[in-house]
Amino acid sequence: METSSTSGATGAESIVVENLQKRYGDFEALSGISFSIKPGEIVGFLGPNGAGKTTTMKILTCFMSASGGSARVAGFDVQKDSTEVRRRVGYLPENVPLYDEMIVFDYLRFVAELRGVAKGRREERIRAVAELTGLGQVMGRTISELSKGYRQRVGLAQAIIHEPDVIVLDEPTTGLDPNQIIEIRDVIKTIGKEKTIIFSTHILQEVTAVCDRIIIINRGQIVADGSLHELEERVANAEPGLVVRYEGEATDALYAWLAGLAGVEGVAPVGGRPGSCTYRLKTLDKATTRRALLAGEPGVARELLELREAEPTLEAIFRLYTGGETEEGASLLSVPVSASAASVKGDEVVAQRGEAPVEASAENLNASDAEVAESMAEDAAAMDETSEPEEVSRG
Ligand SMILES: Nc1ncnc2c1ncn2[C@@H]1O[C@H](COP(=O)(O)OP(=O)(O)OP(=O)(O)O)[C@@H](O)[C@H]1O
Repeated sequence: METSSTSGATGAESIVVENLQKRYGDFEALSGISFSIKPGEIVGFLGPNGAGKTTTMKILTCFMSASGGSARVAGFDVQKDSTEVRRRVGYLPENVPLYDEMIVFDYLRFVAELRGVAKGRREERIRAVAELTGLGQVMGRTISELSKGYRQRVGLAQAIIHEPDVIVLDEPTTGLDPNQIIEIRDVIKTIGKEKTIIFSTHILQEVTAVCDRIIIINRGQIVADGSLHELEERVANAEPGLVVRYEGEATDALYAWLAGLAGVEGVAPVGGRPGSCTYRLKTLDKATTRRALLAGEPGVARELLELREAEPTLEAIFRLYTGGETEEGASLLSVPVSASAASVKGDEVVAQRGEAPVEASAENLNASDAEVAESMAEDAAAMDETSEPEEVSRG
């Protein structure tokens, strides 16, 4: 597979989006967005429900045409050179289009052929992606038997089997349990060591776990674009504060005392551990507030267990850039995932290859996968005529 550097690439960027627009009838889903992504970057495309993430990704992967503007992926225009783009892009759609009755190995071989992997390299590529995505144990299993986490791994495997330069992942961890989320994130980080990745999420923690950079989209417009550090700094400047933790339970007296301290403009309880209470203080004059805190006051002051600068939260970043608004008032639910959570054990049963093969066909896919199946068929038609045909789906 060629890389962008040997292709028709016209610049150093992996993705260049300029004034991209999309209308669904009268509704403007993308209002002229622009951004670019360099080779090797892992970019989180963050936004609430209905922000325009999937629409953007479908355009970047040639599943949908834009209403205006342009997008280049790996040096090729998505509109004019869609065949070239498809060769160089790997896509994990929101609903992974898997042939449920196929065996994992056969499915990957089928996709490898569709994506133009030379016959002599297919087994090697299947082995490589199986190792990378941790599919080794389930290669002989029927896809319908797989857990959601393993289905997602198969989805990732099919997205990278043809060694694309650019990988587009649409909400890759949605619907997974916390352990599966950690595992998929690890796979994404591993893939991202060599490839350019853009992935969408509405889970704020996701971006800190995986990304170099965040692009925030809201109501079809890019509202922020920068490294996590840059965005955090902007929030810290916009919402400066201190965090204090006292021994004992929260009381109205303590709250009132904190609210009245010099420099304090707001007080918010932020939970705490048993036997202590924690508050976030908004203050424009941290030095003055810090002195007042340390001076204490008879009657309300208790043992100060902790005093530190308030870290900007991702929620605050989002609030700052979107005004906290989401289409339909949907909240940005964050799913905190403990890095120490135990990892999921691999599926214990390892079926043998050679089970009844299932022919890959559009009928084997569910309705929501139809457009992807259609595109795969187009891929198949566009396959290099010189590549040797091979029967697919043999066990
Ligand atoms: N085929 C369509 N016809 C009409 N409107 C559409 C269509 N697809 C998407 N939309 C609308 O376009 C807007 C952007 O949708 P999109 O799926 O791109 O958002 P998203 O950011 O991916 O949201 P989510 O996080 O919920 O997947 C939404 O208001 C959506 O309702």
